[in-house]
Amino acid sequence: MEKLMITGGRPLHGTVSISGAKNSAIALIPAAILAESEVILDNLPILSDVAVYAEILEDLGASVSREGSQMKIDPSSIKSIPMPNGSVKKLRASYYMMGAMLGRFKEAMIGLPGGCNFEPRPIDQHIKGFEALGATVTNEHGSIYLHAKELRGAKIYLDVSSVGATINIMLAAARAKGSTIIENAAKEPEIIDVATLLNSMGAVIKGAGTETIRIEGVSELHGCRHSIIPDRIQAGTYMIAAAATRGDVLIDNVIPKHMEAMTAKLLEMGVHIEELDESIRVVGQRNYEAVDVKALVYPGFPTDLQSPMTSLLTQAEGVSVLSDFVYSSRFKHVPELARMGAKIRVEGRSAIIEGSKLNAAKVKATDLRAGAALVIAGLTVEEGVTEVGGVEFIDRGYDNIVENFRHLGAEIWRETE
Ligand SMILES: CC(=O)N[C@H]1[C@@H](OP(=O)(O)OP(=O)(O)OC[C@H]2O[C@@H](n3ccc(=O)[nH]c3=O)[C@H](O)[C@@H]2O)O[C@H](CO)[C@@H](O)[C@@H]1O
Ligand SMILES: C=C(OP(=O)(O)O)C(=O)O
Repeated sequence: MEKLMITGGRPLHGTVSISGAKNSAIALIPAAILAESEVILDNLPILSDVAVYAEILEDLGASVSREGSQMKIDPSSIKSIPMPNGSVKKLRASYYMMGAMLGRFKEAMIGLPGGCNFEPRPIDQHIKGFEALGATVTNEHGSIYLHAKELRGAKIYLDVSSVGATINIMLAAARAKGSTIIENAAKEPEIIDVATLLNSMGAVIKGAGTETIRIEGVSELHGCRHSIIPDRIQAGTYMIAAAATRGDVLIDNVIPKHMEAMTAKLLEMGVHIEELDESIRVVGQRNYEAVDVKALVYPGFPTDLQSPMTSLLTQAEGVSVLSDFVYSSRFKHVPELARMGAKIRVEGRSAIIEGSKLNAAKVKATDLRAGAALVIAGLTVEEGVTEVGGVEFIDRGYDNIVENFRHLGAEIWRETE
C-alpha cells in the first residue's frame, strides 16, 4: 500500500496541464464496444480506472492497445461473456457495461459495481430505463442479469437526473429499434462527450447537454476517432490547491465554461482569477471570505469538488456552510480533516466550516475526492509532514498527481507503507 507524504506551506507556482476527463473516458471505452470496427480515443487520462476498463474489454475478447494518451479499441471479436466478479467490482463505471452489452448483444450479466462508496449509490433509474427499452432485468446473488428479445425505443422520465442512468440509456438506445426520449436527463459535459462519440460512430442523438435527449436507434455503428474533453474535476482541484496555498497557477487545457460554478465561488471568496481561451490563472490572496456552497447537478457546483472545497474553506475567515444536494452524506473527509485541526461539524447534508490553521497529521483517504481534500489540506500545513494513506483511491481519478504538484513546487512524494 502506498501513501503520500507532504511537507506543505509552499505556494504553488507555474503551469499544470489537465488531462482528459475520467468520467468521460470510463463511459467512452464501453461505448466503443457498440461499434463493428476500431475506435480510437485521444487525450485519454492515465488512471487506474481506465486501466481496469481496458482489462474488462480484453477479458471479453476485444483488442485494446494503448500508447501514451491514445487508446485503440477493436471490438470486432468481442463476445458476450458473464462478468460476475473480477475487474467489474473495482470501479463504479462498470455499470456502463450493462447498457453497452445490452445494445450490442441484447444481454448481459454483470456484478454490481464497485468504486467509491461514500454512501449508498442506487442504480434503480438505470434499470428502469433498460426495462422501458424492453429488457428483463433481475438481480441475483449480487449480479444484474439483463436480457431483451428486442430493444425498442421508449419515453423515459428519470426521477433524478442521474449522469450514469442518462449515459447507460443512451448506450442501449443507440442500437434499439425506433426513438427513445430521455426526459429530466442529466446535463453534465461528459454526457455531451459520450453523445459526440456515439454520433461519430453513426448514432443519431440530439439534445445531449439539455434535459431532453432524443435517440433514433440504428442497426449498426462503426469505428471513429474521438478526443476526450478535459477533466473539469481535476482542473477544479488544482484551482482550489492554488488558492489554498496562496500560489499563482495557470491551469491549462481546460474549457473555462465547464468551470463557471467553481470560478464564481473562488471570486466570491476573494481569489484573483483570469480566464483565457483554454486556461485559467488562479492567484491566491492572503485573506479569504467565508462563503456558502451548494453542490448541485451541472451547471451547479460539482459534488466531486465538494470535499476539496472543504479544505479551502478551512483557510477562509469566518464560518462557511457547504451543502451537498447530490450526495447527502459525502463527508468522510471531515473526520480526517479534523485530525489536522479543522473545525468542521456536519449537520444533515451540510458541513459547517470554521476557518482555522491546519496541522500535519497521519490521515487516510476513504474515497477519491476525500483523498484530494487531504492532499490540499497537507499542502497548506506550514510545519511537519502530512501522511495521506489510501492513495489507491486518489490514483482512480488524478493523472500524475505527484509529478504535477512537484512541478508546481510542492514537496510531495510517494512512500510504500
Ligand atoms: C463514473 C461517473 O461519471 N461518476 C460520476 C457520476 O456518478 P453517478 O452516475 O453514479 O451519479 P448519479 O448522477 O447517477 O447520481 C446522482 C444522484 O442520483 C441518485 N441516483 C442515481 C442513479 C439511480 O439510479 N438512482 C438514484 O437515486 C444518486 O444516489 C445521487 O444522489 O455522477 C456523480 C454526480 O455528478 C459524480 O459524483 C460521479 O463522479
Ligand atoms: C465519485 C466519483 O467517481 P465514481 O462515480 O467513479 O466512483 C468521483 O469521480 O468523484
